Amino acid sequence: MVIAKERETEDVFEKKHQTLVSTVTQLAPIDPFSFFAAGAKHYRGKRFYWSDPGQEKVFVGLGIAHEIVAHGDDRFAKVEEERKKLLNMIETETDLAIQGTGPLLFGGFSFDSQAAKTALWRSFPDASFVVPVFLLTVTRQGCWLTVNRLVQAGDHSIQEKWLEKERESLLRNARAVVLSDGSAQSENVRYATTDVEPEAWKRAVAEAVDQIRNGEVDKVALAREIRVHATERIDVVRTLKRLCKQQKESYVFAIERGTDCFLGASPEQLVKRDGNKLHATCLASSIGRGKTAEEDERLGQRLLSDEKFIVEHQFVVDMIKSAMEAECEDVSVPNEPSLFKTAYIQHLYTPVTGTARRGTSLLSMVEKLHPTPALGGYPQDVAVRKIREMEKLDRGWYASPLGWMDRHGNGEFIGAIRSGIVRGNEVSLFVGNGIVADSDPESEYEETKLKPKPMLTALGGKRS
Ligand SMILES: C=C(O[C@@H]1C=C(C(=O)O)C=C[C@H]1O)C(=O)O
Repeated sequence: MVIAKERETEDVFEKKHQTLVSTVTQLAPIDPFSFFAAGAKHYRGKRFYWSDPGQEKVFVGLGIAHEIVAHGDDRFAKVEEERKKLLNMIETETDLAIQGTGPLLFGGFSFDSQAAKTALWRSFPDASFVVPVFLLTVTRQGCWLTVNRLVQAGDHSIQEKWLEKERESLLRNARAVVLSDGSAQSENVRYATTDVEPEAWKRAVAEAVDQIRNGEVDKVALAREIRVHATERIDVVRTLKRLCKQQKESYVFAIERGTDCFLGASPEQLVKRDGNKLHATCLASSIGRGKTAEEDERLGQRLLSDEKFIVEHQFVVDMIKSAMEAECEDVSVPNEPSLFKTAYIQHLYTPVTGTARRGTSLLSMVEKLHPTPALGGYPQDVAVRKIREMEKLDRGWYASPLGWMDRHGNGEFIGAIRSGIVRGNEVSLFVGNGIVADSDPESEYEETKLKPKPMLTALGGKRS
């Protein structure tokens, strides 16, 4: 049978009487968006999408074979503990060299487990990771489908038969789905956007500036919400498709929980682990793109030379560098930032690399780095407390670590910015800015207006 021929590996995890069996098969190329769409029938609320810049790795997950949920301040440690338990249950393993296949965990954390929670984020706990039932992995090398199943001792055959049928039907449906390129659709959709309490946000910025000048804190990133109301249900697949097309330098993601979907296109890598190599990114200070090449160049030069922008960026570099030095050998950081240009915004950018010491895991690095001064502030603990006090907002998973981990400890996390939570016809978008001693509330407000552009453009339709 074709499937038997395609089958390349079978990993088995034993859990008491349960076993997590993970089967990886290579497929003819398949469109990830069509696969995501084909999953709507049986897996709505349990789907995810991830692609990195340049589409080096694209993942689509459907269903939940295994879930790790954690609450409270020690959520990072709890997830790591559960992840290790899962790994220890490996009974047999035929190693497959393709990274990003097999029993991958995908999920994320909330920004601050101690912050007051609202109904907006009710479906997103402080930490949630899943091993999907079906994982589509698309890389430059090809296309793979992993099927993960938790089996009770003795009931292999029934589940396997069902899964085989389900797998065939998903692939058939995915190949039959013809999605438009997303550019011409939904032109009839109209949407209204509301800035939620902009004056209160500017007052919070002024208050933060006072506290910074008093020496209570050095930098605080303050966020605000923009509410979008559309005349019809937000089409997640088309929005994702457009984000990928329009935000090529960003990580595009969507994660469904219940009836809600958190999605966005974030340029902000938090940390990536590949073997024992760690890569982190400092991205902070923002300015728009020019309409002409000359204007774009002028704006970029201003970003590179303005004292406020440099100071704001340097907090991020200093913190990430020292966090990496605490866990890695051979930490390397360029002396000066360069420009990172996305479709509507340019940022100051400094990459940091290092070699992980023994005992340093991807999650221990995520915990150490989150939140960086780009998304939280400096010093870390004081800034998080200030955000809790000053922001009239439930950040939920906005600006939080979101990403994937494989069974070898490789993986990648981003800071989930340029994002929003979709609930039917409504989207709550979040935008933030780093506030320093020289910040001016009005210009910070103007700067934040650049940040919802990727999401608003991807939603399509017309603003009313
Ligand atoms: C907080 C956001 O962006 C962050 C803040 C930036 C800034 O203050 O200039 C720039 C990039 C991001 O690190 C956001 O987009 O919501």
